[in-house]
Amino acid sequence: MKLIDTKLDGVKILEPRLFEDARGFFMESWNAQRFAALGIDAQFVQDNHSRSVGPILRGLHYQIQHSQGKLVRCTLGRIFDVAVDLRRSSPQFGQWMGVELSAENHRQLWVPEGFAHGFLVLSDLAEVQYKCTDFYAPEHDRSLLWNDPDLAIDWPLLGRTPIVSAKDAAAPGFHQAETFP
Ligand SMILES: Cc1cn([C@H]2C[C@H](O)[C@@H](COP(=O)(O)OP(=O)(O)O[C@H]3O[C@H](C)C(=O)[C@H](O)[C@H]3O)O2)c(=O)[nH]c1=O
Repeated sequence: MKLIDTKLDGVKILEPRLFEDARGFFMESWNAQRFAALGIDAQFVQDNHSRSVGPILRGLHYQIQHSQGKLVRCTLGRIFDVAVDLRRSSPQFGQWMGVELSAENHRQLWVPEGFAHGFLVLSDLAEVQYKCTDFYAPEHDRSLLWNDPDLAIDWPLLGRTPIVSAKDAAAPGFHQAETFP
């Protein structure tokens, strides 16, 4: 398992060890001991799986209470996965990072509590699985506008207009959104 730092403190890219043979491959997608040894001491309580068809953009989402740490991977297709630091106490408050996760690169993104998360599908079809450190709490679910000019996230749109949910299209911008202490 290789750990790659990102420009956001705490947000990590993980490259699991792949065991390839004539049958295909095997990899451990999560191992508490190995991840703890890498400094990721997360207790996951919920596993999510979403499938997206077309240039879908899901997010940016977070829970203002019961904030969820997320370990994200793409098991079909390709996505551009994004995290935004929403912790007012952080020197990187309001900063974002993005990385391509795909079924080909097997990369994972660890997004700690206190961050908004979202992704843009880069392939015709994508399936994303992610473990969460707290349960879904709809009353605490919050959105952040994916194309807020103050965030200025450089989504690889390649001229396409992403398809977003009505909830995401109506999300508040960074300066209107609820944030963490
Ligand atoms: C997140 C979630 C949703 N739902 C139900 C609620 C809705 O009826 C339906 C679709 O929910 P939503 O439109 O919020 O799904 P996404 O747009 O994929 O939301 C996710 O998008 C970004 C990428 C995230 O990081 C979050 O985990 C999550 O908010 O699933 C549940 O039952 N449990 C859940 O944990």
